[in-house]
Formats: sequence, structure tokens, C-alpha cells
Amino acid sequence: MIEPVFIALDFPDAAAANTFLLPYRDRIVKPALKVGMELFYAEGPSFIRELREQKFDVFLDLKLYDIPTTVGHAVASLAKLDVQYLTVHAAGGEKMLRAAVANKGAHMKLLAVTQLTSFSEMDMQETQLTNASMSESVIHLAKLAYYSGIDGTISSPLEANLIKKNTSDSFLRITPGIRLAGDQADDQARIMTPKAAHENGATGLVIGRSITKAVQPIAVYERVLKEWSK
Ligand SMILES: O=c1ccn([C@@H]2O[C@H](COP(=O)(O)O)[C@@H](O)[C@H]2O)c(=O)[nH]1
Repeated sequence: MIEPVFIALDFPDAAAANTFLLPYRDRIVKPALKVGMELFYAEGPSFIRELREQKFDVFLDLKLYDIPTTVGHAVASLAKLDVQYLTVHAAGGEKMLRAAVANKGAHMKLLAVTQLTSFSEMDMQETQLTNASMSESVIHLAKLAYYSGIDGTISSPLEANLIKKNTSDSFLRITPGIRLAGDQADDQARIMTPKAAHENGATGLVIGRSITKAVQPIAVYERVLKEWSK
């Protein structure tokens, strides 16, 4: 079973990530890890292989967005890394999403980013990509992903319940934009606590800086797990 709480391993290189991971190495139940662009672009596939050899579940957050053939081939390459999750942008459209699905293999799940959690309603309108409201746009993109065969969405926890209502209970709803009460939002605009995210229909969460920059990261991770499972 994959743990529902993913720690975002947003570090500049493998050395920094490995220092952070040291206390988790010998745990029987290891935290699930999200590797994003910063670390993947610095260290490449070999670092992912190392994490898999150490039995960490890996969510590769590369947010693929390109023409269908390119995305399909990229998904096929990344599926060979034996990661559990990979992200694409729902805004890439049905043909791109279907090309991703056709190449994902049997074990990897694809998650489609709806609207970034750093976007406020105003930021979204500024792009002029849609006249819809944030919730209308997230629902539309989630449905597009669902009917294209994607396994779930990345959205703010604020929209998780809406996505559930408009797709299906089994469609995954993984939510970044998580902060513990009193934490600073940083560049996130649509945030909730782990407890509120769970209550609002999230099936899993991504949390980075609240843990990785904490003085006692393990204690914060345990607190997040506790809040999530209450
Ligand atoms: O809409 C999105 C999609 C991805 N992310 C990623 O999640 C983490 C969040 O980190 P925090 O430090 O907890 O803010 C980060 O790796 C993002 O790239 C997201 O935040 N929002």
C-alpha cells in the first residue's frame, strides 16, 4: 500500500536530499516521496533508481505538457523507472492525455494537474486561457482527465470534493497546497490543513516546505500523518 502523504523532496541535489532522508532509511514504513523538476533535472533518472532500490515509493512530478507524440514517448521512458505516479497537465488536452495513458504501462498511475495551487482566481484570469471561474475550470479539466483514462488529479484540497462529485469516488484526488495551522503560505494561494484536506475529499496529499524546512522534520511528518488519519 502506498502511504497517502507524499513528502516533496524539493532539494537542489542528491546530497541534500540524502541528508534529509537519512533518518527515514531504516524505517519499515517509509514515507512516500515526490520528486519534482528541481531534483530530477539536477540528478536525472539514476537518483530515482536509487530511491526505488531503497524501497521508497516515488511520485515523479514533471508535469508533462507537449504534443501528444512527445508526451506519449516521454511517459514510456519514465514508466521504465518503476515510479508509482507521474504528472501531466490536464490542459494538454484529450489527445495528449490519451497518448500518456496509452504509454504508461501496467503499474504507474497518471495524475493530471488541473490548476496550480499557486494560482489565485486573479492569476488564472491573467493567463487569458479561460473565462471560467477557478472551480469551473478545475471541474472541467478534472472531467477531461477522467474521461481520457487518467487515474486522478492534482488540485488544491479546496476543490477535492467538487472533483469527486463530478468524476467518481475511485478517481484519485492528490492535493498539494497543504499547510499546518499557523504555517506561512509561501507561494501557495489555495491552501488547507491536512485534516481539512482529508475532510474535503482528498485521497492523498503532498507537503514539502512545512516538513523539509522544519527544525524537527520527523515530528512534523508524524503530525501530518496523525492529522490525516484522525
Ligand atoms: O498545483 C501544484 C502542483 C504541484 N505542486 C508541487 O507540490 C509541492 C508543494 O510544496 P510545498 O513546499 O508544500 O508548497 C511542490 O513540489 C510543488 O512543485 C504544487 O505545489 N502545486
